[in-house]
Amino acid sequence: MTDHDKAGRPGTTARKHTALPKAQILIEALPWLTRHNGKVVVIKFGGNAMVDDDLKAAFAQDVVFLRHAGLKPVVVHGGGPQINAQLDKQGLVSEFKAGLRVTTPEAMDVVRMVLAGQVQRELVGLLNQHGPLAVGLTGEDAHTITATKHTPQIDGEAVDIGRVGEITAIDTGAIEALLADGRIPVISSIARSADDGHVYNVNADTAAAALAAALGAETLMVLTDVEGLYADWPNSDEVISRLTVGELEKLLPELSSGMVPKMEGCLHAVRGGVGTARVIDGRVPHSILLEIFTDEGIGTMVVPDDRAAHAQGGQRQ
Ligand SMILES: Nc1ncnc2c1ncn2[C@@H]1O[C@H](COP(=O)(O)OP(=O)(O)O)[C@@H](O)[C@H]1O
Ligand SMILES: CC(=O)N[C@@H](CCC(=O)OP(=O)(O)O)C(=O)O
Repeated sequence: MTDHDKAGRPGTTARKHTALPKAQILIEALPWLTRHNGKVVVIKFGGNAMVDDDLKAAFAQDVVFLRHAGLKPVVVHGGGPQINAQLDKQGLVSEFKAGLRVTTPEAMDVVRMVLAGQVQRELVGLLNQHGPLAVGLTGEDAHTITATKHTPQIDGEAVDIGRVGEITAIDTGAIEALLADGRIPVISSIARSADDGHVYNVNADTAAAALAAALGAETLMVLTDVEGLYADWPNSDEVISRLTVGELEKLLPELSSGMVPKMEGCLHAVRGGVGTARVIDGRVPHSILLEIFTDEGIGTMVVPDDRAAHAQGGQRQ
C-alpha cells in the first residue's frame, strides 16, 4: 500500500521517514550548540571571499543562524579587491609593500569610503534582511580601534607606507554593549589615531585578530578564497588541517602575500587567549556552519601549544 493522501502528498509514515534525517542532523549539532552557547565568535570576511552574491547571502544566513543558536558573532570585514576597483576608477595607483597597501591621504579617503560606505553597508543590509540585528561601525567609533603610524622594516630599512596603522589599543565597550543588546556588530578595519588626528588603514585580518583577543573570543574564523593554509604553496594543494601556535611561529617566515597577516593574526589571537583560530574557505557555501557545528571541520585550525597532544588527527573541536 502506498502511503499518500488523496491529493498525492506523502502520508504520515512517509513524512516521518523524510523528517527523521532532518532531526538527526539537528541533534548532531547539539554538542556544538552546548559548547558554543553564549560564546563570542569573531568572523573575518575577506574581500576575496565576497565576490559572489549567493555566497554573501549564505554568509549572512550563517551569521544570523549563529546568533539565533545562542552564540555572539562579531563580523570584521575586508574589501581589498573593492578598494582596488575604486582606486582604479579614480585613476589612483595602488601598491602593496610588506603585504600592506601603501595608503596616501587620497587613497585613505577611498579606503574609508569603500569599507565603511559600501562593503560594510552591504553586509549590514544582508544581515538585516533577517531582522533588526546588525549594526555597522568602524574602528573610529567609540575609540574601538586606536592606532599609530606603522613603519614596516623591509630588507632592514624602515619604509614609509603612508596612512597604515599599527593597533595600539582596543576599546571593546561599544561592541560589548551591542552584543548585550542581541545585535551583530559589523566592523570596518579603520582606526583613529591618538597622536595626529588622522584615520589609519588597518589590515582587516590584523584588526579581526586584535578584536578577537580583546573580546576574549572563543574562536576567530577567517574566511578567504583558498581552502586553508597550504603546506607548500603554490606547489601543492595539501592543506595543513591543524597546527599549534609554536608550529605556526616556525612556519611564519616562509609564508608569503595575503597569508602573512592572516597567520600572524591567528598567532596573535591564540597567544592572546582565543581558544582556536581558523582559516576557512569562504567560497564553500555555509562554510561557517560546517566549521562550527559538524565533525567535518574544513580548513586550517590553530590551537594553543598545550593542545599539541591532539594535533595529529584527533577529532576537531
Ligand atoms: N601558504 C599559503 N596557503 C594558502 N594561500 C596562500 C599561501 N601563501 C600565500 N597565499 C595566498 O594568500 C591569498 C589569501 O590572502 P588575501 O588575498 O589577502 O585574501 P583575503 O582578501 O581573503 O584577505 C590566497 O588566495 C593565496 O593566493
Ligand atoms: C593596510 C591594508 O592593507 N589594508 C587593507 C584593508 C582591507 C583588507 O584588509 O581587505 P582584505 O581582507 O579583503 O584583504 C587594504 O587597504 O586593502
